[in-house]
Amino acid sequence: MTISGKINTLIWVIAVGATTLLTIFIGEREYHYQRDEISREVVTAIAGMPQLQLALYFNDKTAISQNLSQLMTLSPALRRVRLFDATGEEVGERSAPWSEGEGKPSFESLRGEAGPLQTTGAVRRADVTPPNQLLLTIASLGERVNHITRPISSVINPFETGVTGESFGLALSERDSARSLYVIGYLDIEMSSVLLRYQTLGTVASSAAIGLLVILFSAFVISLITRRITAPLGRLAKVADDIASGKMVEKVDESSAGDLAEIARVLNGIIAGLNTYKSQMDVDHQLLSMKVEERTEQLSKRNAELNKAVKEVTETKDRLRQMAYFDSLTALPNRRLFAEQLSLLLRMARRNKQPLALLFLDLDNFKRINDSLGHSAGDQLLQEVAHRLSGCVRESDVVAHYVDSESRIDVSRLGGDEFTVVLNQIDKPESAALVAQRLLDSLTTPMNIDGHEIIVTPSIGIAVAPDDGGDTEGLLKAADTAMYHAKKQGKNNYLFYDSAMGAAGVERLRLETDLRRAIERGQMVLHYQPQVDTHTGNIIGAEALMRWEHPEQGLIPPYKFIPIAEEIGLISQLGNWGLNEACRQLAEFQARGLELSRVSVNLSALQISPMLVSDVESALAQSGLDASALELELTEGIMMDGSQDTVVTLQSLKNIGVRLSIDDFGTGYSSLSYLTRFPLDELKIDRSFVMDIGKSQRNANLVAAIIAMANSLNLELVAEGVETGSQYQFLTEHGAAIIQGYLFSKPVPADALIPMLKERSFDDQIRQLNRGVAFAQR
Ligand SMILES: Nc1nc2c(ncn2[C@@H]2O[C@H](COP(=O)(O)O[C@H]3[C@@H](O)[C@H](n4cnc5c(=O)[nH]c(N)nc54)O[C@@H]3COP(=O)(O)O)[C@@H](O)[C@H]2O)c(=O)[nH]1
Repeated sequence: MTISGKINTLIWVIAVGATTLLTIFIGEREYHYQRDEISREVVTAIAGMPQLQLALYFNDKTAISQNLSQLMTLSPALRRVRLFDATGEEVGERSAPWSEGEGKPSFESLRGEAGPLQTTGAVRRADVTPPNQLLLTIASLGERVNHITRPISSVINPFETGVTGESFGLALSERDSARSLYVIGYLDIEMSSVLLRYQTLGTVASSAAIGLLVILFSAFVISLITRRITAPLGRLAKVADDIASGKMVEKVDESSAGDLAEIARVLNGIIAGLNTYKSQMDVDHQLLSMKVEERTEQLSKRNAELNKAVKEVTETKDRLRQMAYFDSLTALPNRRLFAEQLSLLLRMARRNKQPLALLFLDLDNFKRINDSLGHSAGDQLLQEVAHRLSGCVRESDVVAHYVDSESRIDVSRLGGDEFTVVLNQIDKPESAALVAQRLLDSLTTPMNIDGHEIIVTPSIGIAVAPDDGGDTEGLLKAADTAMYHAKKQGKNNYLFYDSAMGAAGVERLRLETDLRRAIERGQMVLHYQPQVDTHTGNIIGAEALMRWEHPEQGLIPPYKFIPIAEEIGLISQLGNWGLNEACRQLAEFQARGLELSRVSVNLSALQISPMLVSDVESALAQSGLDASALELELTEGIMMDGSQDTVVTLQSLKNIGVRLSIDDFGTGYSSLSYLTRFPLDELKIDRSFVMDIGKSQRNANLVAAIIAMANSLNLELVAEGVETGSQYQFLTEHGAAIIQGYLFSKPVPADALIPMLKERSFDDQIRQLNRGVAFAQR
């Protein structure tokens, strides 16, 4: 509430209170006035009623009644009038109809001490009698009743006897009759307070109305004044309220007088301070909002990036796990998962003392299908096989195949066409035979691959732990051995492992199988051994020598696998790969500007066929290599064959432009006629002769003769297997200019050859070697 409002309210309360009190006061006064007025009127009326004295003296009831009735008409507030004689005895009464029957107080209570002194004979003198006596009584219904008793004076002593009506009248008419000396009786007037107040209503109402008007007027005037006084204060209070509620407020007028101006100045100071503070706050808030927005944006960006990274990491992890543990083609567990989980299963089997069977399955003739229908068909076939194998292994066969939540290894693919089936916790080994038969039956059902109806037969080896092997490696080897024996026995078969089965033959068989897949698995590599021109110190050529990077056995040398490849009919494929790879590599070296003019590739006798020519042409065409940069090393065996086909083939090769070299010259064959029959370019002295140079003069002479023969036949000569300075000295002294051997370098991978492919890279070494020759000659 505003200050003026508060002041106005206070004034209103005071004014209304004062008016109410005043009205009550006026009402009370009017009430008493009315009562006294009636009393006075009665006194006046009595004074004007000498007949009442007569009636009293003579106790004339009728006259008394008439007089009392007359008195009752004086005021509507009169309830009753009662008349007493001088002794206080009631002699008459008149009542208003509504008060008839009401109780009446005794004369003594009405007059109290003011009553007659005695009841007989004594005269109360009017001039010493208390004039009026007031008594309040409560009538029925709680109404307050005013009793006023008045003595009635008379000129006749009421106790005087013998007074006649005439003498009484005479006394009244005498000159002094107005001086009433004796109290002849008493009159009690009863007045209703309710009616008396009713009579005052008009006066009270009008005074209340006037009071109200005065209040209204005063309130109006006062409110105008207070408003005028408090308006500046109110404005300041509102400003203070606005400040308190944080509103932006204008400066206040300081022109008011006195304290208000001081308050206004203080408020303006506060407003100025607040405005500065608020502006600062606004700027800070804006900056903060911008910062928060920026940070929120950065955070959500970071969050998104983080989520993305987490997702990518999870995906990568899943992918890596999938790649690390599952075969990408069939989605079956791969060798790694198989090995890890089998080792766990074996431990469990040992603990539970229950046998575990491992079925090793290899498809018969898969390579043939792969070669004839292509890799895509081969892949489809493997997928179908995986599907069928998984379908064959029922829950009942593998009681607990979940080693962990997602590694089910009942069927795994170890690689190529090799699969394994683990039968965990079997009741007896024979149960494995039932599953093996089921696998055979399932796989031999024809399958449709690329529109071809194909029947695949597997060979299955079964090994049972712990009897056939207690660990993964042992059990796998046993199952593998059993599988090869099954294959040997005619394929499409299963066999339990038997300790009598020879492991050596199995080893060879395994190598054969692995070799068949070595090319497609990218396990074959070529190493290069430089052939050094001792006149220039340059590498004039390099012999490509094949190596097999076996995943389990490491780097396998050619003497271990070339004969197997020849035996199992794989040499053409292998040789062809070597031919293409050597051409591709040299072409790449030359493209990079490296100093290497030719590469020599070994040919197996079994490669010599009309097909070879087109293979060579194709290798040259694909690599873009010049034919003269390719040298083919032929063994003496090829030359000795002497068939027309071989001659034609070699002639055709020569016609293309490739160089032909006779390798291992002098090893076992006596006929030298082929040297002139074939279009040869080079002759390589076998390293066995070189090694033997220092052993006997005969050997040395033989080497010298071979060199001389090559020179006379105009064949380039390469001495291979040169390991020592003395061998070098002997060879170079006798005219061998091109040296190949550990003395300069062992066969090395292509990357390692590169640093040697620069001009005169062996110059220093040769100079040193030559110095050694000169020193020896001295
Ligand atoms: N049909 C194919 N046959 C090939 C191919 N690659 C190799 N071969 C045949 O394997 C034979 C053995 O080759 P390798 O084990 O690589 O041995 C070669 C050299 O390492 C070795 N040599 C060379 N210098 C020395 C030496 O100073 N000391 C030493 N102890 N050995 C040395 O000689 C082999 C090269 O001989 P050659 O081929 O006669 O030049 C190999 O002889 C081939 O028959 C192939 O791709 N296809």
